[in-house]
Amino acid sequence: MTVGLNVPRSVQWTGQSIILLDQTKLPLEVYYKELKTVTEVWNSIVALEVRGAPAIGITAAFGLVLAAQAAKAEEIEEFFQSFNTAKSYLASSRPTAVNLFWALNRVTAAMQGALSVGEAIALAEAEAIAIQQEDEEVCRAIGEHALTLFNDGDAVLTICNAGSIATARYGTALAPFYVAKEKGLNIKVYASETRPVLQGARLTAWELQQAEVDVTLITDNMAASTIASKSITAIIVGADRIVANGDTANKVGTFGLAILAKHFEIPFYVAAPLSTFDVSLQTGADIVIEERSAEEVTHMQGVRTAPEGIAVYNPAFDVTPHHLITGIITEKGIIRGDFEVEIKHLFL
Ligand SMILES: CSC[C@H]1O[C@H](OP(=O)(O)O)[C@H](O)[C@@H]1O
Repeated sequence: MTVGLNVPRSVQWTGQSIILLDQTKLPLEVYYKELKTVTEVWNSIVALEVRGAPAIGITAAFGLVLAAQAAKAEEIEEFFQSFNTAKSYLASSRPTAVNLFWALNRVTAAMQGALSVGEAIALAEAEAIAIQQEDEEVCRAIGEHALTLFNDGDAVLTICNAGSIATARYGTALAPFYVAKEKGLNIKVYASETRPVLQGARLTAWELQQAEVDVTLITDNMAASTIASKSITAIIVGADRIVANGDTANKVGTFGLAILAKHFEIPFYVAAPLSTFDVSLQTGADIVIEERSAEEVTHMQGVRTAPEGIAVYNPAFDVTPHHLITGIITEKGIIRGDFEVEIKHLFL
């Protein structure tokens, strides 16, 4: 049985709309909403109704198809003017996950050379569908490669949600746990709750529980004592953007876990598809880190937990320097050592 498949897809294309699993409602409600316009797609990405680098890219790709279908232009030039406006709008939703831009550019590239509006729309839709289908295969491959790093009975710590609902299926950091379950192996997962949006508590805990994977929830400040007291053997995380030297942007809190891994002398792995690499940037200092609203920090489920008017710093991501990363697991295998050389070879 392919474990994890009982976890619902977060994004489904109907041919004229997107059926989205609204991740802000989880774990209390499995609620789907239908997106029919580019504006609705933009709002869902910004509001984290869909989140997770690959899932954002897939959703944005179908958002472009909605834009193409709505363009209603007779002339191809007028069509692409309208289309490119929609592409720029979708690109403005969130700045850090490179998958968003990779998917928008890939759909656009697929349409080049279209001789009619109808042909352009068909090419856009075919490419968006291909992106989603490929991502599922890619994540499965990441899971297979990642599983070679773990043994039955290991205890592994992760942060945020780099799971099935953050991708087309399986996830990246969580993929090895699904594959392990399929193979009858039991890896004990410790999921860090991941303040302030609680992707770990709300999404990873829920996802792995649905798949009957052994998962224990901890708060973020328990990481160090959990590694020490629960004999954590490794840490595995997802990524939003990996640059040419291997520096990696991921959910805020990841950098701290990498430092803990160094202290405890346990491996720290990043799991990500090639679509999460951005070799146009040389180091992590070049990555734009999204800063989100103060309310995400000062409120919990709408209830204020901090004083009115308090200053808030709310970066959604941080950057882990490559020297703290043991290996990067992609669909092509595991890269280690001189990441700059290894990454260059990945994109030759
Ligand atoms: C495979 S998901 C990758 C990545 O995206 C998440 O961020 P967000 O929940 O803000 O979209 C998190 O950093 C995951 O590790």
